[in-house]
Parts: sequence; structure tokens; C-alpha cells
Amino acid sequence: MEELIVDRRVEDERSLIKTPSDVQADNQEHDSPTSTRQKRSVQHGSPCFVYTLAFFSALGGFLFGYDTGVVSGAMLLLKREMNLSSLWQELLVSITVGAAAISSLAGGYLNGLYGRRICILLASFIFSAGGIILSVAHNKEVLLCGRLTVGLGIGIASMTVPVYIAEVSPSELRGQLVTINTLFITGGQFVASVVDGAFSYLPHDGWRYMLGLSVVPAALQFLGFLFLPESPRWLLQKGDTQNARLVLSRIRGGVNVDEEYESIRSSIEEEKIDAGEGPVLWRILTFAPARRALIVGCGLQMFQQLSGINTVMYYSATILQMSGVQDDQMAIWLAAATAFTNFLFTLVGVWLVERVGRRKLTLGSILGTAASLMVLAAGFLLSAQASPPVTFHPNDPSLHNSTCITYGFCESCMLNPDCGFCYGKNGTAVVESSCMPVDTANTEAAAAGRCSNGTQESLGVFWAYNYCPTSYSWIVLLGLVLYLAFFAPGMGPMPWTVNSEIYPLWARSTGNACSAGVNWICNVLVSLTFLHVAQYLTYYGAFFLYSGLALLGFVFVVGCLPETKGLRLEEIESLFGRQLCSCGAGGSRSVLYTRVNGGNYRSDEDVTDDE
Ligand SMILES: O[C@H]1[C@H](O)[C@@H](O)[C@H](O)[C@@H](O)[C@H]1O
Repeated sequence: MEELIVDRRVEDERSLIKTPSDVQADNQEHDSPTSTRQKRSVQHGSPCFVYTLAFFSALGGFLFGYDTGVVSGAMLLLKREMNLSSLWQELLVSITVGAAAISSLAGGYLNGLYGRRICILLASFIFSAGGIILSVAHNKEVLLCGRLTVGLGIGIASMTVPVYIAEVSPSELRGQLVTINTLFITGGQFVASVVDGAFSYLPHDGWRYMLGLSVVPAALQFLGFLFLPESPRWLLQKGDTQNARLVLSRIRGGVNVDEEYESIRSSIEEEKIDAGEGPVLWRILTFAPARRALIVGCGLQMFQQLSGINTVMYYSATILQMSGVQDDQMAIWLAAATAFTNFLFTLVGVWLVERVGRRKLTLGSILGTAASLMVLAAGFLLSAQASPPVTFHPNDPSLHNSTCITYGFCESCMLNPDCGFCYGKNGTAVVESSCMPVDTANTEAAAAGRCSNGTQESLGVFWAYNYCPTSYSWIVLLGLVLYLAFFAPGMGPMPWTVNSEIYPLWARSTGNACSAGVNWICNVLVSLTFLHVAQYLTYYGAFFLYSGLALLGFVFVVGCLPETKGLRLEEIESLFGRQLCSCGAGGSRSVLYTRVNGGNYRSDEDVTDDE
């Protein structure tokens, strides 16, 4: 037992500081009735109801994944049927993410005011409306309106669902259940890619089914939530003590919830002291523990997106084409395989999160992500160095003004979005290659010459847009698989999971709104800048850059992310009581404040006298 140090940290408030492991040990030793009760509640079937709640809420995650994933396949058909310019294509893709960024920020306010349940009902209603608008759209303006609507739904769902699941879950299942939401996101992306593949064979209106099908899970969620309860923590915060106790007992399978109820209630009472006056965001910024939590939450979301997940996913079809897949339909199905890999490894995260904890999982994941990005970059670098030269200059007068014919190598040709590489093969060697302008209506073919009908294997003519034929494609493919295997269990789900648990109740809606907003803003930034970054730095430069950013993220996580596994939501806030860059340090240096009757005690370990 180490010595007890008294330290006044927060006025009118006393805390006992312990390491998280001490607290977990204490929980086991001294709170054994609680743990037994929780375990008992697990056996008494409460998880059944909690799983039902998690399932219906995570449909929000499914819709997030489906609606962000389905658009790439739908766009292939839409651009032909509606004759969309590349500006309109970009608009239709990015308006959803932009709207999600705005509505996730607004979602914080709505959550605080109307509660989690109303927000989830609102999001599923908006999803249904968006799906209907998209499926009946008869022009691009209506499509834009539908994509905007869907984005509003995604933003609200993305910040509300993890909070709701975290608040209704018992602490020993919380990590796993919130991570299931990300499993549903990646599941939604996978289902979207399968639906894209299936309806891409329809000559007309295939996109209506692709975009409209989201109404089914949205309506299911809406109906489900008409019967599901509000978060007991939100009810208690609003002073609805009777309903809060009823809901808590219902969620815990009817067992005695006195202790859990009391602990939430007393923590809300004490939070009133922390919370101070003024708008919530201001109070977060001026109250050190909440401010630190916000920095950690936003930082994690930022590094998730800066690690380039959406670029890698989006670019996977091209990566696979580089590996020799020439057939477009085949590329669509292989992109579905990529989405499936992402889903599968997120499942590994669900399995690991309560076993190894959030911190170790995130650390291992981000380090592996950085290493895989280097493998990807090395593959691109070798391909660029071995880039085939342009050997054939067609004598077509219509090409004289084109910049494409000025390039000497495939690498520089393919980095210009207006050009593509047209070539023949002699065994595995590239022959008679030229850089040609791309058909603006259909990037799968050149605007003129041999490749104006795209790749025609039977004629020995190949068209490469966005990539170059290379024998190093296996390294790139290896990098892609490693990337997903490392990213999906940790960096994919942990930013959402950790954010759902690190804020005190008074700051939870706003904290999650801000961090989700950061996620969406960085998502837009990375996807909109990727092509420009690739043009300036080349592909390998871009992936080396993402790798460097992931390494920075690693340093951030080492310094700042404390372990929250097994702790009650009410206990987690105190992990942020110390200077930020030590709160993530090993168990012995992490501190936990336990409030005791208005006192502010602090100890390194093993303090059990909660009075
Ligand atoms: O956690 C999710 C998940 O990793 C998805 O695959 C990705 O598309 C999202 O941007 C991310 O927030």
C-alpha cells in the first residue's frame, strides 16, 4: 500500500485517485456484491434485452455504412442515365458527408434537449424519407436533395447511437456492444457493395433499387424504437427519476438496480458542481477533465480519418485492377470482398475489445495500420519506378491540343485525371503504349483511338485509367489486406467506442457531437484532397503521408488514451483528472478520482475507504 496524498483539485469536491487497475481490482474485491449482481443480471437474461436495444440502435450504424457505401456503384449507372458531369458526381457523393458533418454537430443539441430515443427516431425517419426521395428521383436536383436528406440522418445517427448503447449497457458488455455499432457500419458497407454488384446488371433504374433499399432497415428501426425505452441516464438527468428507475430495472432484467441507480444519481448530483454555468461547449472547454476528454475524443476521430480508411476503401477497386483484374464486373465483386474483409476484421475487434481493452487494441491497430500503409506506399513506389514508357504516338490531329500526348511514362499519364494509358501486351511485357485523353462520359474508355471501346482482351488492347500495368501489384494487394486486418479491429471502431464513454453525462451529447463532427469533416477533407495530393506527391507519396499521420496518431494514443475497460461510465470521467499527456501512461501512472462525500483525496493505489 502506497502513501495517501491529499490534494485539492476541484473546489468543493474530493476525490480518491487510484490506478484504473486498482479500481478494477477494488471493484472486484470491494464491490463484489455489485459485480455479482451484474453477473447475476447477465445470467437472468438482461443481456437479451440489451442486445435487442443494441441491435435496433445499431441499425443506425448499418444505414450509415449502407448509404455512404452504396453511392459508388449507383454512380456508375447514374452518370450514364442522367448524363452527370464530374462536378455533379462529386456533389452527389460529398453532399451526404458534408450534411452528416453539420447534422452530427446539431445532434448534440437535440440529444441534450429531446433525448437519445427521439433522436434515433428522428434519424430513422429522415433515413426513410431520404431513401424514398432517392428512389423516385426523376432529375439530378431531386437526387441531390435525397442525398442531402440521407446525410442529415447519418450525422444524427453516428453521434447518438454509440451514446445510447453505452448508456444502456452494463459496464462489462459496454465496449463490445458499442463496437457492434461499427460492425454494423462495415456490415452496411459490405451489403451496399453486394447490392451494387447485383443491380449493376440491370440496364435501367438499377440505381433506384440501390439507393431506395435503405428504406427497409430505416423503417424497421423506426418501428422498433416506438417500443424501446429512453436511456435511463438521460431520464435521470432530466429529473424523471421514476421512469429512470423503471427503465433501468427493465433493461437489467428486473433484478435489483438500487446500487446502479444510486451511483448514477449521485454522480449526476456531483456533476452539477463540475458543470458550472453557460453553454455546454464553453463549460467543457473551461473544465479541465472534460476538455481533456474532448481532445482525446476528437484526436482519435481525426486520426481515424487521417489514416486514409475511406481512400483505401474507395481506391480498392483500382488497387485490384492493378493486380490484373481487367473485367469491370469482376472489380465490383472484388471491391465487395474488400468491404467484407473490413467487416470480418471489425468482428475481431468486437471479440478483442473486452479482452485486451481499448488502449492496447487501438495502439496495436494504429501501429499495424502505419506499417501496412508503408507496404502499400512501397508497392506504389516500385510500380512507379518500373512504370512503362510511352512508345506509340498516334497520328490523330484531334489529339494535338491534348496534354496527354506530352507524357513520356505511364506514371505521369495516369496521375492526370484527364488521361489514361492504352497498351498492348507481348507475354507480360507492355508494348505499343500511348497516353490518351479519357472519354469524359465514361472513364472506362479513351476519347479516341484503339481504346475508345475500353479494354478488349480479344483484340489485345488494354485501357488503364488511374493505374499502370505493373508486376509489383502483389505488394500493393498485400498492403491492402494488411491495412484492413490492422485498421478494422481497432482504429475503425475504437474512436466511436471510446467517445461514447469518456465524457461526463452533462458533456456527453456535446462531446460526441463535436468528435463525430471532426470525423466527418476530416472524412470530407481526406476524400476531396486525395486526388490532388496524389497529383502533387504521387500515389506512393500520398500513402507515405497517411502512414506518417498514422504514426503521429500512435504517439497521441500512447500519451493520451487511458484504459476505460470494465469501469462504470460514472468512474471514467476521473481518468482525465491529470495532465493530458500522462493520462494514457501505464496502469501505475494513470489516476482515477473517486468522489467521496465532498472530499478530494488522492492516492496512488489501493484506497478503499470511500467516505
Ligand atoms: O469506423 C468507421 C469504419 O471504419 C468505416 O469503414 C469507415 O468508412 C468510417 O469512416 C469509419 O468511421
